[in-house]
Amino acid sequence: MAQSVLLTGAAGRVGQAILADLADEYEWRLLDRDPPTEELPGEFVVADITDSEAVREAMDGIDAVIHLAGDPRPEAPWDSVLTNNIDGAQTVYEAAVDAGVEKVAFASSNHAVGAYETPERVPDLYRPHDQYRLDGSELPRPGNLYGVSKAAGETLGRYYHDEHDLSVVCVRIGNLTKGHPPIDYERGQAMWLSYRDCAHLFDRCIRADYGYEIVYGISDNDRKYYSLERARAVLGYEPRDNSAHHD
Ligand SMILES: NC(=O)C1=CN([C@@H]2O[C@H](COP(=O)(O)OP(=O)(O)OC[C@H]3O[C@@H](n4cnc5c(N)ncnc54)[C@H](O)[C@@H]3O)[C@@H](O)[C@H]2O)C=CC1
Ligand SMILES: O=C1O[C@H](COP(=O)(O)O)[C@@H](O)[C@H](O)[C@H]1O
Repeated sequence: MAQSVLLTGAAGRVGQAILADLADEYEWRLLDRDPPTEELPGEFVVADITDSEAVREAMDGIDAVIHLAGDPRPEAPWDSVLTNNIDGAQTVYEAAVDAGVEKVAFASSNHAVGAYETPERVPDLYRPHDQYRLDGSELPRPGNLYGVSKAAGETLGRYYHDEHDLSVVCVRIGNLTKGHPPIDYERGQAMWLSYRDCAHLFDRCIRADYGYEIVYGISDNDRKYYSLERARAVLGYEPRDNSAHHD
């Protein structure tokens, strides 16, 4: 029988990339505070992730959660990331534990480590010859409050794994862009995540076995400065795209 998966933030871009390829793979329960504008697979719950009662109800019978809902803006103000990203993530992890959910994949971000991109390192960092790599074992180093909120979501995941045995994978997503890598944007090309690699990566997050992990969510770009080794080894991630293969 197919696993039951709760997808928060289902109406957004990452949610759409996941559902485009995985609609038939799982029993989906989709949650977003905005109702869908098109037909989506599965049951749709209109709720805010900070509403603990609603989130608790949405967890009923769920095997795994992909938690995407939140404010995705790198320039988002503190009150928004505190509510939507930090409080929201805590509400989701807590409800997952209470409902006996096995695993949570958390949408973290490149901005949790954005301050490693120092003036001495860029722009060479974004170019194929540069050998510098972040591999997920480094400390968070956010360059904005949005990044701080993502680092907090990762730490909450660590807590819920250590104290409650929840399996948690934090995916530091790069730059999801549909169809082609960002144009005239070296940073975006270094961390491009294609739609099909995004779907495949979250599919692996649902199927693989792990305890607590931090991985990078990018395609296999020649320009990359994020290692894909952990995602390959632990999740079995096999990206098919590379921003260098586009003009
Ligand atoms: N798109 C990208 O390249 C990247 C995205 N991410 C993360 O992935 C996640 C999804 O991002 P996108 O799909 O790009 O954003 P999006 O804005 O397209 O989708 C986010 C969805 O979450 C919903 N949402 C926001 N706050 C909510 C709340 N309090 N309760 C219920 N629903 C809420 C919104 O209505 C929206 O449909 C975010 O957590 C973002 O930080 C991380 C790195 C890169
Ligand atoms: O976390 C995110 O990162 C991507 C890439 O960041 P950018 O500052 O290079 O644009 C961003 O596009 C996305 O909206 C955000 O959620």
